[in-house]
Amino acid sequence: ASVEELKRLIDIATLEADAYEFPRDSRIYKAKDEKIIDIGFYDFVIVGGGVAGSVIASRLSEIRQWNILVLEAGKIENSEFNQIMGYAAFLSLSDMSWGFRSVPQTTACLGFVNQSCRAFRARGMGGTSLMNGAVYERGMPSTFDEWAEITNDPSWSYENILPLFKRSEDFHLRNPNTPVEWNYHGRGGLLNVEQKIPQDFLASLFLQGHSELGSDIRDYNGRSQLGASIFQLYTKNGRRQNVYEAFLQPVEHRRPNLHIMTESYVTKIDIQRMMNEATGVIFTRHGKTYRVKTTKDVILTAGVFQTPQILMLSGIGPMEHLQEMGIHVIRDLEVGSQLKEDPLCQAIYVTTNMTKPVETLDQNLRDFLRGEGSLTQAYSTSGVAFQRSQFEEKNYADLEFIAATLDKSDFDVRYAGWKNETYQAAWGENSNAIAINVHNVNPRSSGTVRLNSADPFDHPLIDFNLMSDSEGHDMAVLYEGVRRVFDLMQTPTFQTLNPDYRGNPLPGCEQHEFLSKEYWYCFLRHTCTAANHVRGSCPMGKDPREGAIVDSRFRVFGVRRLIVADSSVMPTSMSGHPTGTILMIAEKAADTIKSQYPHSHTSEAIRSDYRIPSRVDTIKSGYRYPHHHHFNHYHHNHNTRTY
Ligand SMILES: Cc1cc2nc3c(=O)[nH]c(=O)nc-3n(C[C@H](O)[C@H](O)[C@H](O)COP(=O)(O)OP(=O)(O)OC[C@H]3O[C@@H](n4cnc5c(N)ncnc54)[C@H](O)[C@@H]3O)c2cc1C
Repeated sequence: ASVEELKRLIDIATLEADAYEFPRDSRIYKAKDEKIIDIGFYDFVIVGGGVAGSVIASRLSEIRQWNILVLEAGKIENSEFNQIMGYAAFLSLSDMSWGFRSVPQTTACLGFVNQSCRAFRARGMGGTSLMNGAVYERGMPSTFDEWAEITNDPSWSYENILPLFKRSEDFHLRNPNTPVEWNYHGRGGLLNVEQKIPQDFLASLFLQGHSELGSDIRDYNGRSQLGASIFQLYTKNGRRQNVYEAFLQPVEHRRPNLHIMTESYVTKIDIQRMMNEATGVIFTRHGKTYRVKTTKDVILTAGVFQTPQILMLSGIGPMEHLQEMGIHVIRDLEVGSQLKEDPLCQAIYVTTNMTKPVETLDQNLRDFLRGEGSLTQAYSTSGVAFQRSQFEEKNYADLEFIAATLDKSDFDVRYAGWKNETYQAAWGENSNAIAINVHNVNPRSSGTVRLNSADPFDHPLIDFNLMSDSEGHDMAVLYEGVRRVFDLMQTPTFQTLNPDYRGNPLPGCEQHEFLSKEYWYCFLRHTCTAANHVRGSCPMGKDPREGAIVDSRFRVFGVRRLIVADSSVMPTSMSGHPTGTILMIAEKAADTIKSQYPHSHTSEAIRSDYRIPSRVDTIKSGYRYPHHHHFNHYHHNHNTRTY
């Protein structure tokens, strides 16, 4: 596109974001007709075409004998606007966004409207990679050795999963000033990983300041995460590359065994009670209700909130809660009981004498078209540092710091859901400011996902319960993080900027001496919100009596032919941004499934029972399955038999 065309797209998206109203439920998917239409069998049905769902669909459909159906509630999104990382935040306030918010909180998000934290998730093929920050990070290697212990399955050790990380990756060193540990990176994988160029001024300062504090400058995806770095991003030539584009789009037209059905909302898993076996799913699409059956597995990849929601709607969840909702209990499992999220404080602004380069939108867009510049990274972020607080007993990072150049903006207030008075006070008299975000990436607190009712079109109830652990550990870590921001400001490098904190006392914290420890504790409870790194709602483990929902091979305890393989299964934090790890989880799930079913196996049931779920006129003789279609591309076509 031209600069002018991009400017037009930006105008439209800005207007849309301004007018965005958070949906209260998912009733847009409710069917007028509840009579169930059977559409026959697939080998595998994948529920949710997000990050994990796209990878699993890509890998399983490599086996031509298997036919795969992906049911995705959203659409195929292909606006060029979505590729401009600098506008990522606007996508959270668009039709692509599920619009979830937490229930009112008592320990965090106090400075946000209704004391509610945003719980952004995207719908559409590619899932939340359609709108996220595209930071590529894998976490601390020792995390995965711990996962091997938790699951009693050595195949999860770092040594064993490193090849899976590498398999997905096509790493390109764009910024030669940054260290790379090549042994840890993959080349030729489906996902492009790169760095923003050119390195901006703040990132250089940030790295310099951290090295003055004794930090290593390193490749955080190498042998250790601890140290300062610049972000690795899964963009391609500076543009967003969502996981559907990376993993499925290049292959789908060659795979008649793969069907992607968009605008399809799964409401329930069919479970055969005598056998305790998942046999298919129920979904709605364009006002009608359908059933599809599986000859092998139902694979849930509907994300950290909706995977547990679907399980609970199907009778798999905490018994008391399901009974309260009037749902027949099939398996009493602690689904949704260990929701993990990282608290993130973005409100520490520091005034500097830094001369920010004068940038015009036209110039930025011309740079973007060349694959460079400030619009190629989300949220105006620069450097990143992972550190270990004094409270971290193992060798994990529990603090992440991110530098950002920010201006005060009405959009930020709407995006994050700030109470205006909190936002104004946090900015105070700061000007020409930078922000150093403090992020606790290994918190002890956990929250819950529960049903609001037995109605599948209600939003789930999300309670992050951030910074609520009884020992006050998470608060202590965050407070140490605040102190370290001020230590960074004391380094010779940052002193050249003449940094000065000019925030005003926050409403609700005036009773504490300004900038005392008690004040900062209050400040953190008001300004920390959810980092969008949610995980662990259906954790993997050895024993369901200890809260595990799936075993190390992704199978739900006590229900046959049912798999969960997305961010929900992460049993602990991996210290940071989760997508890299979710891609690995999905690669491992596909490998595990492939090892469980002989590849040459074809089910007779498919041949006899399989009904054509698409346009009849596209079937040519000799095709066992209809040619691949995106169902949303042709549902307007009336003279053919569609459903
Ligand atoms: C604003 C934001 C910024 C982020 N930035 C980063 C970052 O920079 N780096 C990083 O690593 N992570 C980031 N994340 C987190 C990351 O995007 C998610 O952790 C990741 O996408 C989760 O993958 P998933 O496969 O579990 O779920 P998703 O990618 O969310 O996919 C779930 C899919 O299931 C579909 N679905 C849900 N319910 C149903 C249903 N009932 N029927 C049919 N389909 C359904 C959804 O529409 C969606 O497409 C960010 C998240 C947000 C919100």
